[in-house]
Amino acid sequence: MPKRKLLVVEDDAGLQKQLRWSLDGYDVLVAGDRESALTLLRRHQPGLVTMDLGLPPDADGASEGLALLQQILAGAPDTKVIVLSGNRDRANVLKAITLGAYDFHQKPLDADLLRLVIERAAFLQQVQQENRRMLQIQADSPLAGIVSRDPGMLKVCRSVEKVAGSSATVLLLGASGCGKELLARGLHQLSNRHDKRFVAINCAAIPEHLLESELFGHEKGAFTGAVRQTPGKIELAQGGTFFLDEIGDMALALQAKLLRFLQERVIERVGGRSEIAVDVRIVCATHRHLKSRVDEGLFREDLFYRLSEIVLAIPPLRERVGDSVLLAQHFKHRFCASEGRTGLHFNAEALQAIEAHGWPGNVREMENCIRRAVIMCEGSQITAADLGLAQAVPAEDDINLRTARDAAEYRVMVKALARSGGNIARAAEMLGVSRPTLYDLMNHHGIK
Ligand SMILES: Nc1ncnc2c1ncn2[C@@H]1O[C@H](COP(=O)(O)OP(=O)(O)OP(=O)(O)O)[C@@H](O)[C@H]1O
Repeated sequence: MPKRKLLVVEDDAGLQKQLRWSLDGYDVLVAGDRESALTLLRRHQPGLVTMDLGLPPDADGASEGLALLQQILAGAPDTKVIVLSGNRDRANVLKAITLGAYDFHQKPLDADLLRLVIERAAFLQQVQQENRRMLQIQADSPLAGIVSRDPGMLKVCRSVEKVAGSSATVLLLGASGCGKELLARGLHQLSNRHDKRFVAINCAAIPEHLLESELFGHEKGAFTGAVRQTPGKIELAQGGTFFLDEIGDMALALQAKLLRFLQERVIERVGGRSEIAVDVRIVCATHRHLKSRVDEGLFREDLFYRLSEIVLAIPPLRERVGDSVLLAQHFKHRFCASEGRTGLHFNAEALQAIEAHGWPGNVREMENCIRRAVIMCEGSQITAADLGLAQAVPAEDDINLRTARDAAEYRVMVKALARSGGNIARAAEMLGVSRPTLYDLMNHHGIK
């Protein structure tokens, strides 16, 4: 293993020799003044420095040493600087420590003690460097935007990393707002198609009669209003990734056409006669239980198997251990920055409420809830009331959390539906969930 580099900044030739000799376990570089020290630092980037504060031209003062210390730490904040001081230097040593020096050692040198101090510093520097490297790798990863420490969710991320390089069709299963599109985008970024387009379409958001031409495009005059030839979304994703969200909601007739595309990899625009070859990676998602849709005759079995080459099930937020508070803090930082608010934090009861809440609208509900609270809250504390969440402690007679959550969920849903006059879209918006989620919740609670 190569020796670790250590820079000795010392103008006394005798001490230079002594330090070289006692620190022979290190690759020692020696500088006699600030300029030559900076040159060696730039060239060798040593993680460890021992330094005399009295350097020429101010050998009797500390101005050169302190200035060098600041320059070292500004360029490489993890560098561990150990100040070698005389016993009259106390004030300057304190100043150096305040400026960020790691430690000090009093002359005359005690070689064993100094080696011990340097060893400790070397260990700390190595750990810090390793952490920084890990964070950098994480920040550079296309999945960096996914905040989670839940083992189930992390497993899904690892699977995305594994399958990204293949051309297999991927089906993402998970409730509304749990991050399906975010993962699909991450998968695209990790694939070798990342320099081509990622095109997404939500099958539930587009009326059935328009979806076909959205997907496959149309020729001029194909139907009333088709005034010009328009390529479809699949074609626009040529070479890239095509993300079909809420595939479970696609009508049967269109499912047949999609299956044909998956088998033959050619499309025909509506009203067109020629076949166009398209090379895209397909990623699909749904919040529905697709197998039950197959059993009910609402989803083609052959398409189901075709899409299920790789299936990744994303856990809902309520099942992710520790993630709700982690995400809440993440969104608070983000929205504080974008809204120009500083010093805002959750109080204890808000954090308890965040943990206890069921988050039926998953991460999207959380994101909306925190944005609202950051904008609306007065003072420096975000309370449970700012979040619009009930206090976490359930009543004595209602100690079961699931029952309490169900009851709270039912109450706010009824309230939102009442306030919106039965308008589902408005009620869903108030609740911070998508329409399909609200429909699912209404079914769950038997609300018609
Ligand atoms: N783990 C996460 N970390 C950070 N942000 C997240 C995470 N999961 C989701 N988000 C954010 O939450 C919002 C909803 O995520 P996304 O649109 O990917 O969910 P979805 O499952 O595709 O929803 P839907 O089924 O309703 O389309 C997005 O703004 C996304 O960036």
